[in-house]
Amino acid sequence: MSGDGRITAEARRKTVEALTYLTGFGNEHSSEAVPGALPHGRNSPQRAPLGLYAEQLSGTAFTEPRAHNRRSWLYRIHPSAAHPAFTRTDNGAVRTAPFTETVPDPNRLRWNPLPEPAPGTDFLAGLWTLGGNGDATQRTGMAVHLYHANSSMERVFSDADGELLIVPERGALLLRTEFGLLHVEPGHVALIPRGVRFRVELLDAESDDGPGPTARGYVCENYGAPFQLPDLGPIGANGLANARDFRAPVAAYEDDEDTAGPVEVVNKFCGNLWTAAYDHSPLDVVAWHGNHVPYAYDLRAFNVIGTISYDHPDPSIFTVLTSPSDTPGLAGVDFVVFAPRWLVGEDTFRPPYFHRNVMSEYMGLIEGAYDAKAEGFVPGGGSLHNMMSAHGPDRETFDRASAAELRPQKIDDGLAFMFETRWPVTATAQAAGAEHLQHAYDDVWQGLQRHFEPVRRP
Ligand SMILES: O=C(O)Cc1cc(O)ccc1O
Ligand SMILES: [Fe+2]
Repeated sequence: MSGDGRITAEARRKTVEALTYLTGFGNEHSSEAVPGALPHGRNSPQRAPLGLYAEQLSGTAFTEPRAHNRRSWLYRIHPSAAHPAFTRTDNGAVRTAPFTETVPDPNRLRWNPLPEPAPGTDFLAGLWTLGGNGDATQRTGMAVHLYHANSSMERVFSDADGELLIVPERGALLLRTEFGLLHVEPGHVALIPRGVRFRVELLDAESDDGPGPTARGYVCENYGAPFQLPDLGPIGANGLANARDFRAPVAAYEDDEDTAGPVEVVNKFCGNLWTAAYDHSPLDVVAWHGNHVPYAYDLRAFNVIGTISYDHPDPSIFTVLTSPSDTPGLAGVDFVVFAPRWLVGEDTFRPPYFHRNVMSEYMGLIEGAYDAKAEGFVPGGGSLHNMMSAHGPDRETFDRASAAELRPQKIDDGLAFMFETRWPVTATAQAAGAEHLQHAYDDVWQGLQRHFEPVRRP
């Protein structure tokens, strides 16, 4: 901490080095930053230990089936209820479903990365909505956002509209949440559950002398059922994202003396940002237990399964997390990763096939290149292939892969991902009109030669 109460870059790095985690997915975790802070045997003793306030945070309805039920009990210095009124504040570049600024577009769309943010842009100010579907007030659908930031948040944010899956592409982040701290870097993802307060601090992008390089990434805001691990079916008891590789924070709290002056708390509620000045930090949870918790996952831990005989499997085999909808097998949104893997398929066109899909696909690139696109799909950029829009390998990829000698081949030069959703994604006006929208994307499929010969040559 520096003299004015600001956290120094050095202090932040030391904090990260000392971090420990709980492991597992969907566990009934428990953690206390001060011994004895967690009550035993009950959630609401007449007086909670150490003079703390007990509070339940429900991420699912009280009555949802046990397998889906998400809630946590928090033991905090000040009750969350003790706050002044929220007032509306500028939504910045954040938009929320229903998305009605443009008409849904059947065209294939692709964007370059966001331009550089203005100095002093924190994660929230740099959150820029590309589009989405559903209706946040109905708790259905999802939004695709990008972020770019060159300044750590001093304010605290929470999203009542959905959970936030943060996918860093540039710059490591320290997420200070009500449940404790998570460190993520490009190649990791972090999930902040609905309603959980947090602050995003930048690790690489900041020195004590001022702002440094930009931190960037993608965010899937999921208005629907919380992400869960997909069922494995015939794959068996192990594989894809293994539960033990997920990290949850241990309890860590900010006490009154850690905060100099009022703390701005911004709440996203039914599409608008609301702000209030608290006289204490809402990150004041000394102990907690439950399963509605933030978590992080290193995508490189993903156990990639694919063919060892022939044909290109559907990318559902790469699902990390899925948010089920009311119809079994039909996800509100799937989070899918294209992680390093071997390709060995015999007599097989190995890159992604040409296809039209009832699902809508937003793809982003964390690093390197993607095996369906030779050019133009770049880290920090993204593509949108809406319901039934025809897409697949670009011309160069098609020509190369059709002629390639089919030796075992390791794909390890990139990390791409997909938010795949059952509803079409409608772009925001800012995304449809963005300078960084590529105008000649269709051309990547131009020049695919006719090879048809109705009469087979002898
Ligand atoms: O369009 C894409 O690149 C994503 C994708 C990848 C794949 O391997 C098969 C189908 C698919 O939609
Ligand atoms: Fe696709």
